[in-house]
Formats: sequence, structure tokens, C-alpha cells
Amino acid sequence: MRIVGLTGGIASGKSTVSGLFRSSGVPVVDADLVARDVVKKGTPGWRKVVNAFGDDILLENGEINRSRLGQIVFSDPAKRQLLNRLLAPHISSGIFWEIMKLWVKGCKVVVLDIPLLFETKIDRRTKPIIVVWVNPETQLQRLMTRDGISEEEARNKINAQTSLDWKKTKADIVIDNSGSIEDTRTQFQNVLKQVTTSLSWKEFAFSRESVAVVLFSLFIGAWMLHSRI
Ligand SMILES: CC(C)(COP(=O)(O)OP(=O)(O)OC[C@H]1O[C@@H](n2cnc3c(N)ncnc32)[C@H](O)[C@@H]1O)[C@@H](O)C(=O)NCCC(=O)NCCS
Ligand SMILES: Nc1ncnc2c1ncn2[C@@H]1O[C@H](COP(=O)(O)OP(=O)(O)OP(=O)(O)O)[C@@H](O)[C@H]1O
Repeated sequence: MRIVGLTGGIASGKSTVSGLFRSSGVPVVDADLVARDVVKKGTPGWRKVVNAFGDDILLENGEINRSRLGQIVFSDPAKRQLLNRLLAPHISSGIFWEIMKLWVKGCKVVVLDIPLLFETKIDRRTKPIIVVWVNPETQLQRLMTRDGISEEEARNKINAQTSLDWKKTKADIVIDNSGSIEDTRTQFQNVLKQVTTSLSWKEFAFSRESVAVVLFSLFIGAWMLHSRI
């Protein structure tokens, strides 16, 4: 199985590109969705967050007030690190199980859309790594428009992440999303070809088919021994 890493900066266009993968039939695991699941009311992740940040970050229905928690962690590096540390194991295992489900279905190529790919060191498990890059002015504007937030809040969110230019230097493939969606779609067609080329031997070894072949061979071997053929 090939696990493609898809990352970038906040509002750089990861979801836009992952949408293009989905429409082309390539399954996507969205780490932001996993991160939401692991803090649903009553889960171990939720308990840890409430113990660390207090009841003030809860809505009336007991769910986490994400916008309130975001204001806290995006303006305070120590609190952000604390939240990352509390949730990292839950997010990693959530991602693992999502990938396992796709493996069981026999998927050969899976895209992992994850903002903190390098920070969580999950980049070691993904190949190739795609970075969705955007120029800083466009990123700021798109973030302010999408989230309806002030320039200061948007800058806090951008500065809470490793620089997008640094991530670009670590990429196998860069998609420049500073232009129009059409522009991005054109770049995407080439990327899709690169990502869906036939699997290497190492990737094949981790595919469902290869495990089936190994199990089948073991079964035949055991049966021949048992029958003394
Ligand atoms: C702080 C929270 C509550 C804000 O929630 P909100 O719904 O407003 O934003 P959402 O989850 O959709 O994230 C939006 C974007 O913010 C950025 N972001 C999220 N968490 C972080 C973080 N810990 N550090 C840096 N950037 C982050 C990412 O680019 C992400 O795509 C939420 O993002 C969260 O729980 N973050 C910690 C979990 C995490 O690390 N998520 C990233 C997945 S690897
Ligand atoms: N090429 C583009 N032209 C115009 N708008 C765009 C383009 N690409 C993305 N956008 C818009 O920019 C915003 C950010 O894009 P998107 O949500 O895909 O980013 P993201 O990297 O997934 O963000 P996050 O890190 O917050 O999850 C969205 O409102 C999206 O519609």
C-alpha cells in the first residue's frame, strides 16, 4: 500500500486538493476529522482536554467549544504544545485505524491529509510527500475570508505552524495553489499520474494482496506437509 502525505499550511488548500483526489477515486484520510472524533464528548481525549483546560472550554451541550479552545491555543505556544501532547496518541491511533480500514478494503493508494505531517513525524511513513503551497498574502486573505476572523487572529494561526516555505523544501511534490482553482486542477492532473504509478516492491509487500499470497502459501505448505506430498 502507498500512503501519500498531503500537507501544507493553514488555508493553503489541502482540503481543496484532497477533494480533487476524492473526485478521482483516491481515498483520503483527513487528520482534522480524526482530531474532531477523538475529542467528542465522553471520549478519553475529551476527558484529557477538559481536565487540562477546564469547563470554560465547553459548550452548554458538553461538547468542546472549538472556537474558544482555538483562541487559547493559537495565541499561547505552551498551551498549544500541551493540547498537541494530550491528543497526539489518540490522533495517531485514529489515523492508523482509518488506514487499516482502507487496507482491508484492498485500497492500493491512500492520501493522508494532515496539517502537522512533519511535526508529528508521520512524514517518515508517507511517500511521496505533497506540500500545497500558497504565497503568504493569499494565505492570509483566504484564511481571514474563510474563517471570518481579524488579521491578528489569522496571523496567530499562521504563526502557530512550521513555516510553509520550510515545508516546501521537504516536499517530493509541490502544488502551488496561489492562482485560480483551474490552475491548481491542471497541476493536480500531473500529480495524480505520479501518485498512481504502479507500486514499488516495498509498497506491494504491505498490500492486502501480498499478505493474502503469503497466507495462501503458508496454508498450501502446511497442507502439503500434513499430506506428505
Ligand atoms: C484548536 C482546535 C480546537 C481548533 O478547532 P477548529 O475547528 O477551529 O479548527 P480545525 O480543527 O478545523 O483546524 C483548522 C486548521 O488549524 C490548524 N491546526 C489545528 N490544530 C493545530 C495545532 N495544534 N497546531 C498548529 N495548527 C493547527 C490546521 O491547519 C488545521 O487544518 C483544533 O484544531 C484542535 O483540536 N487542534 C489540535 C489537534 C490537532 O493537532 N489537529 C491537527 C491534526 S494533525
Ligand atoms: N485556488 C484557489 N482559489 C481561490 N480560493 C481558494 C483556492 N484554493 C482554496 N481556496 C479557498 O481558500 C480557503 C482555504 O482552502 P482549504 O480549506 O482547502 O485549505 P486547508 O489547507 O484545507 O485549510 P485548513 O488548514 O484550515 O484545513 C477555502 O475557503 C477555499 O475555498
